[in-house]
Amino acid sequence: MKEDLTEVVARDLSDAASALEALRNRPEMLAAIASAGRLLAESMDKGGKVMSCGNGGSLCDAMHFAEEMTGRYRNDRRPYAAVSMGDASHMSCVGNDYGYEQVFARYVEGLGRPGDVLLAISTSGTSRNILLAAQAARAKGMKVIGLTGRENSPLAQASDIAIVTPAGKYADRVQELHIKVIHILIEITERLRDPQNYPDAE
Ligand SMILES: O=C(CO)[C@@H](O)[C@H](O)[C@H](O)[C@H](O)COP(=O)(O)O
Ligand SMILES: [Zn+2]
Repeated sequence: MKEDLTEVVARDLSDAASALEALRNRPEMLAAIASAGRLLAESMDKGGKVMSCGNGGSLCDAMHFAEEMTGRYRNDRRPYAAVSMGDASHMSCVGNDYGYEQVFARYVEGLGRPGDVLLAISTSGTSRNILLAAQAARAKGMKVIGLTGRENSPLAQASDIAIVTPAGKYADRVQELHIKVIHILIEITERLRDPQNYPDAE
């Protein structure tokens, strides 16, 4: 008997909706996301920048985040200072010569300045290159926003602000919540820095 694929689709959408609702019902996480957005806006107001990193799908999320900061999100506005650490030539040089663990830490050591922010994304919260980037950022006097799917993971513990989305069995569900969080972070940054784009706000 053939599987009803529309059932597969419906089940997955329901599961995703439940995960979003679970995040919505965690007041401490809503507060953490709001604080992280405020940190980003305040850093940029003072001339700081945000650097973002992740592996695999989370690197795509880190790039998505940075391009909507430098480029645009919903409406026209000035560009914001953001850079994702996904440059292939840097990754291949540092991966080859210093080891993959160092690819993001070395980027942070080269470009990070006190007052900048690192957005470190890891669904497991255990990827060594992300943890070393967080350490390098703190050593530079940067603040670390950790976006992960595991409470008490090494990344959550190494972050100034830990945003922990509900953990599903697989990384994909965590990543779906992460992209939601990323869009909210950008919206909060815009609301604080360019409120004219949000005429509905008080
Ligand atoms: O996108 C996915 C899974 O949805 C994968 O590419 C995933 O990002 C990779 O396995 C990563 O290496 C996982 O690393 P992390 O999120 O645990 O730090
Ligand atoms: Zn987007």
